[in-house]
Amino acid sequence: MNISVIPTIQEARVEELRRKTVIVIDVLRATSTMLAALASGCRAVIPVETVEQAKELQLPGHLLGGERGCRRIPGFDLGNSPLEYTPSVVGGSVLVMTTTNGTRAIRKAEQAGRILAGSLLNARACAGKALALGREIVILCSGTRDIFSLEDGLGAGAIVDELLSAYTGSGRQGDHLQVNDFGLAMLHAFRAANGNLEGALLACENGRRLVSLGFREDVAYCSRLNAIEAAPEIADGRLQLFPTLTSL
Ligand SMILES: O=C(O)[C@H](CS(=O)(=O)O)OP(=O)(O)O
Ligand SMILES: [Mg+2]
Repeated sequence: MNISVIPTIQEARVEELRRKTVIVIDVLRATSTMLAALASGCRAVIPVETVEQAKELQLPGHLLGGERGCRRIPGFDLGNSPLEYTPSVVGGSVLVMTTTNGTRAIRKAEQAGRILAGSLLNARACAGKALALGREIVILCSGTRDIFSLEDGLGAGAIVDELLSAYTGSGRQGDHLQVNDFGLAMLHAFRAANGNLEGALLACENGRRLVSLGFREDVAYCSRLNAIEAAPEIADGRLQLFPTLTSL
C-alpha cells in the first residue's frame, strides 16, 4: 500500500486523489478545531471556502465559525480557537466553517474517494480508519497560503508513524507500506520532535504568530498527540463522527 504526504494544497493534483483516502491536515488550527467541535457534540461541520458561502448557510441551528488573519470573522458566532468549541456552545448544533487554509484544503480534496480530517489530536484514529478503508493513502498538508507549514508536516509524520506501527502490528504479510520521500522526512521530523510537540509547535512560524496574538493555549491544545480517538469523515460535504468517540 502506498502512502504519499503532500506539502501544500497547491501541490495536490486532483486527478491523483481519486479513489484514494485523503487525510487533510491543518494542525494550527482548522482540523484541530473541527475535531474539538465534534468532540463537544457538534452534529456536523460544513467546511466552505468563502465568508459569503458561510453566511448563506446561517440557518436556525447552524453556527458560523472561522477566521481571517487568525481572528474571528465579524458577524460569526465563533473564531478558529478550539478552546471556544465547548459542549455548552456547540453541542447539538451544525457548524458552518471557513478558515484561511484548512477548509480550502478539504474542498480541494473532495474529488477523493474518502476524506478524513486529521491532526496531531487524532493521528492514531486516522491511521486506523485509513488502513481499514484499504485504499492508497494521501496525507494532504494544508500549509499557509500555499507555503508549507511545519506543524502540518509533524501531524503528517505522526500519522505515518501510526500507520507503520499499526501495519507492522497487524502481522500482514506480502504487501507492505511504501512511503514517499517527503512522508519519510516528516516521519523523522515527528520522531525527533515527539516528546516536546508543544515546544515544536510554539517554535513554528504559525505557532509564534498565534502566541503573539494571544492564542498560546490554542497551540498547547493542538499539540496533544492522540487526545481524541476519532477520525471524522466528510460525506456529502459534511464532516461527521461516525464511530464512537471515546475521549477528549
Ligand atoms: O486560524 C489559523 O490558525 C490559521 C490562520 S493563518 O492561515 O495562519 O493566518 O488558519 P488555518 O486555516 O487554521 O490554517
Ligand atoms: Mg493552519
